[in-house]
Amino acid sequence: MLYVKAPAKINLTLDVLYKRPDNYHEVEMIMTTVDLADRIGLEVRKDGLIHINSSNGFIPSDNRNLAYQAAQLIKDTYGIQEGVTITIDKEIPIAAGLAGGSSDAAATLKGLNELWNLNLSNDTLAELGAKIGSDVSFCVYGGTALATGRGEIIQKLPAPPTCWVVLAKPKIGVSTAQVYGGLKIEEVEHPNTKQMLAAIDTNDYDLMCASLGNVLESVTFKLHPEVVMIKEQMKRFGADAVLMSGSGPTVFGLVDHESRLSRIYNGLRGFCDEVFAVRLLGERNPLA
Ligand SMILES: C[C@@](CO)(OP(=O)(O)O)[C@H](O)COP(=O)(O)OP(=O)(O)OC[C@H]1O[C@@H](n2ccc(N)nc2=O)[C@H](O)[C@@H]1O
Ligand SMILES: Nc1ncnc2c1ncn2[C@@H]1O[C@H](COP(=O)(O)OP(=O)(O)O)[C@@H](O)[C@H]1O
Repeated sequence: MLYVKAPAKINLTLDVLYKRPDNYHEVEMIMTTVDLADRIGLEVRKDGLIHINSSNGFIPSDNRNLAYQAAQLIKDTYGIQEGVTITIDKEIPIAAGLAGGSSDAAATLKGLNELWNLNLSNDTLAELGAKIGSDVSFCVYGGTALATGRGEIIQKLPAPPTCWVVLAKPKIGVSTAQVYGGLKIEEVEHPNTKQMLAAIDTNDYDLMCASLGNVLESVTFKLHPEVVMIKEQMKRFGADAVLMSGSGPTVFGLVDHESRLSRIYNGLRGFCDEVFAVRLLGERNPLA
């Protein structure tokens, strides 16, 4: 069995520029992976079938599963006769704005590339991934990146300033399509993407905190007012800056000192079942 780690992402910025004729939205977002991950196990099977194995009853086990779609795409594109059993140990909350399904798909692409000796580059895997979903390309590379287009055009960035991240997911799932559909672009306050790029470039934690922004908050806050409450609580418990990730409903808070982490973590546990204290992946100044 080959195991591949499938980490969650958060959006440090998420801007929508306009709605495209193909009904997707042209975005500009800065994403980074965090140390909260699903584990994907891959085992070749001779009968040619794709089989999903997961103890989590809330994800589909048929071709609606994004990891299934990734395996099918590799098989079809490269004429692979063998099948695969995909075991998904789910840690990332589902329909949370953390790209759990997309990351499972990306990990499946990377793992099958190895198992079937295809020698495909990350660029090729990312191109394949874009056929499955807009966030899959980013998940193939991981780390930190500026994503444009519908999210599939990836420019790698240096790691952001080192910090801790508290993730809190209220007990609701959010439909990404519904949130994009409810967006009124002319009414939103756009994040300052250039300023976030400068914060990352100069390793400026305070500037990073000041530059967080997500236009989709306006939509999800109206649909689910409890997300606003979680954001306020996180701030009150001592986070330096807070933002909703992706289409939500997960809210994340940043702190640069571990000493303040437990107060925020424990405080949030009173409001949400799913709370995590994690680090960014690929830090540039690893903490001792
Ligand atoms: C909002 C974001 C931010 O990172 O993440 P999540 O909240 O899902 O994690 C992404 O843009 C989500 O990407 P992903 O979840 O892969 O979306 P897709 O499967 O490609 O699309 C789902 C639906 O969202 C809408 N959509 C998605 C991407 C985009 N740029 N414009 C859109 O309008 C479309 O209605 C599409 O049918
Ligand atoms: N491997 C998977 N893990 C999680 N969800 C999946 C997976 N495959 C398909 N899905 C479906 O994708 C939808 C979005 O899930 P997810 O990727 O967790 O959230 P988000 O798009 O908000 O980051 C869910 O409704 C779920 O049914």
